[in-house]
Amino acid sequence: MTSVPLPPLPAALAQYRPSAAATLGFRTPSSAPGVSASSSTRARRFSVIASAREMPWPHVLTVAGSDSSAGAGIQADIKACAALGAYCSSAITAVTAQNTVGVQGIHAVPEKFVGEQLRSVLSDMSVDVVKTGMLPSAGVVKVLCESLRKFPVKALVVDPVMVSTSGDTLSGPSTLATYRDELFSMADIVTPNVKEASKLLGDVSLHTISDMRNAAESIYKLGPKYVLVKGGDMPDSSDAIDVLFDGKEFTELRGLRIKTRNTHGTGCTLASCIAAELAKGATMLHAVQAAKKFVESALYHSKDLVIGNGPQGPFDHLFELKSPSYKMGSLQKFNPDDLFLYAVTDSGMNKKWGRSIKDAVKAAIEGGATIVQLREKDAETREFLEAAKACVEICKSLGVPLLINDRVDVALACDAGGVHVGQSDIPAWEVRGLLGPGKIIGVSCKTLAQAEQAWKDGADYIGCGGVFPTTTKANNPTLGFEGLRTVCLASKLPVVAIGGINAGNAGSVMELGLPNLKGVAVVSALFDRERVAAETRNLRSILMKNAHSRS
Ligand SMILES: Cc1ncc(COP(=O)(O)OP(=O)(O)O)c(N)n1
Ligand SMILES: Cc1nc(C(=O)O)sc1CCOP(=O)(O)O
Ligand SMILES: [Mg+2]
Repeated sequence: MTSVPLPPLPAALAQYRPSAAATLGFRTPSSAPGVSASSSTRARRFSVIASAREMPWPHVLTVAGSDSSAGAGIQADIKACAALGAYCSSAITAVTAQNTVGVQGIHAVPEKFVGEQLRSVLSDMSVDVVKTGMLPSAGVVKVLCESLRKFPVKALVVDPVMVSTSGDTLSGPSTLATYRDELFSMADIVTPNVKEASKLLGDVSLHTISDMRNAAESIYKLGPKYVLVKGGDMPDSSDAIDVLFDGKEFTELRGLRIKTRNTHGTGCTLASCIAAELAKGATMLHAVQAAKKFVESALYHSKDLVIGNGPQGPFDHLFELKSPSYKMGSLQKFNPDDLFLYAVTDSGMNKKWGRSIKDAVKAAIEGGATIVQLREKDAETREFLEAAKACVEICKSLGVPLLINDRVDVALACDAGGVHVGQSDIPAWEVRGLLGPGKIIGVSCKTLAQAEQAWKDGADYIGCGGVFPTTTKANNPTLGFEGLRTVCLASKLPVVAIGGINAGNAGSVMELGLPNLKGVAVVSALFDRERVAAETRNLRSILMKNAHSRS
């Protein structure tokens, strides 16, 4: 592996990082398909086709109904895929007249013409994933199955839409039977909500997580590789728990239950996001997790929007276009590269050297810290909050995220960028519930199981240590390089190493070149020193010399 130091860019400059555009699936103008399609020369045409091959665009084909209110159906699918950087073509199975009150009419597209649309797209464009929504007749399901046999794709996502969220029936019993008999065995994932799961299984009643598990197992027997039973409609819980089953293991995925009337189209959107992530190359678990996060964030950002007079409104799939971070040029609330040089404060040390928390933070950022955590174990709450507010101002103006250690209340009160919690603090999923989807959450993890749980709980990164012995945190077990390696290899989240790291050993940590390891978090080597800015600068240059090329 080549050793190329890549200094992390401030968030505001992320728009200039070429990989950011690629991550988002955007094309540069010169490689966009059809840019020179009007050229009459064959050579020019070939160059266009060649460049399209070099830079494929993740492609989802949605086979679904049109929703005139544009909250669900193909309109939702196209918006969701676009938001996640995938191209979305469509084969329309029905045209519905609907609004925020309900469905007023359905006009099915002739089965033969659904087949024609499928042939047009599948014979020409390289489709990665097909996603299904409303399939209004058994005939349409059969046409789809035939098309997929003729034009195989990488994955099939089946959202078994049967009843609209307003309660209107969208496909009848004979369609259900064809789903079960023909389509499910071709599907990579089937995503029923509890009502649909119940219908698919002959109106069994589903009230508990254990019922959802049983339903997932029964639907799995009908042939799909994965089943996701969505628990959003289950009563009596502040969390929306979905159950994913792969034939062997059940994974419970917890999400926030956002209070809003704008939930029309959540099922279509979730399935489209799964399809988009699969088209981009994600594993199924990652795709489902990313899809849940997207829907949760979209609902959260749209909770107070008003469109229409009925009980159920649409939400904004393109909410990120409105966010301040987008306007600043970065679409991400959290850039894992920010973990490169993580400065963690300590009031005892700063007092010892006669400086305020605010001055310590300023100096660390001046020296090149890329993220800051206020870890003030002994501070009085009021004093801590005042200092935190001042640090938030400084960090916001300099484009560096500021996290608060342990104290969710302080983070909320000062509008910090996020919170870091450990295994004995408030669980990450509860922190997510309190902070909402837009904040950064870090979790300390020493084992594979803890790292897996942090990911399931919706954390953004993990802190792993102690890499070396430390006197800053009492009774902290030392994991060494092997412990760090084990966690990094298994982690689905970016990792920052912590514990006893200083200018003398930081290079050896970065040199390990471990997957997911994005940087080091340091307390005493920065703050138990006289010149914080100089120490930070020195550490940063050591890290940069030893950093492996990072993806
Ligand atoms: C980046 C980072 N990693 C780990 C920790 C430790 O958190 P925790 O285990 O909760 O211990 P305390 O810091 O609260 O003593 C951290 N703070 N930051
Ligand atoms: C706060 C903290 N957490 C650790 C963990 O292993 O999770 S080690 C640690 C203290 C790190 O301080 P220093 O850089 O001075 O060693
Ligand atoms: Mg803690």
